[in-house]
Amino acid sequence: MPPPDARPPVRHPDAPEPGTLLGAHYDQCFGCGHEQPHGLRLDATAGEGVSITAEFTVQPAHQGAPGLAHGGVLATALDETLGSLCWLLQTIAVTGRLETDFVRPVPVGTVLHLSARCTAVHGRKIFSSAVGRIGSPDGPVAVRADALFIEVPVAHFTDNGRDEDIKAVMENPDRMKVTRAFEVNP
Ligand SMILES: CCCCCCCCCC(=O)SCCNC(=O)CCNC(=O)[C@H](O)C(C)(C)COP(=O)(O)OP(=O)(O)OC[C@H]1O[C@@H](n2cnc3c(N)ncnc32)[C@H](O)[C@@H]1OP(=O)(O)O
Repeated sequence: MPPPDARPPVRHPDAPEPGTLLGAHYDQCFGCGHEQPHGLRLDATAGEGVSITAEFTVQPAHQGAPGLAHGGVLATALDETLGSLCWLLQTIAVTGRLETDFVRPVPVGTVLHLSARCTAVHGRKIFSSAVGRIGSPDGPVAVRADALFIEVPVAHFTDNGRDEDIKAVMENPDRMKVTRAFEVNP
């Protein structure tokens, strides 16, 4: 829960307009990357205020039980949608805590409609919530999450990421869209 002196989130003046399809923040991302063959290829769209909507279709590669999505994959979808709020805050942050409720089983072939909103900011801490619905934006709730993201410097990635992947992005910054969008030098 945000502390009492947390402030409401503020949409950054340079945030993408509501309705903008955000695209992958990194082409190898398991959540959104289009070069990641078994990933979720989640498509997120900027909403009003500090909110996001997103969709992904559960593929056979995402199964846990026969014909049903793996819970970790669903948590990834929530994590990725919540992380996409960074586009609207124009902040680089990572997931510190992700609390997930699995409400309904999600069959393979389902289009999961996700929505996320930032609820509060306190220093480096970003509080947010998300929900995933089956079949349509008004469909039955399948998953919910509350999250705490922590703002980090670019060094979080350059100091900790595997060298060959960091090098590949430095050689071609277009592989990582946020390096252009936020004008940071990887
Ligand atoms: C536009 C871009 C789109 C991006 C989409 C990406 C979606 C996917 C996002 C991810 O999955 S990111 C990958 C998964 N996450 C990680 O790998 C993070 C691993 N953890 C860390 O690197 C560090 O633990 C972390 C950076 C989160 C925090 O370490 P720090 O040393 O920077 O901070 P510190 O430990 O001093 O904590 C700062 C504050 O946050 C609080 N905090 C940190 N982790 C917490 C936690 N887990 N639960 C509750 N509070 C936490 C901590 O108590 C403290 O509160 P106070 O300021 O009030 O003292």
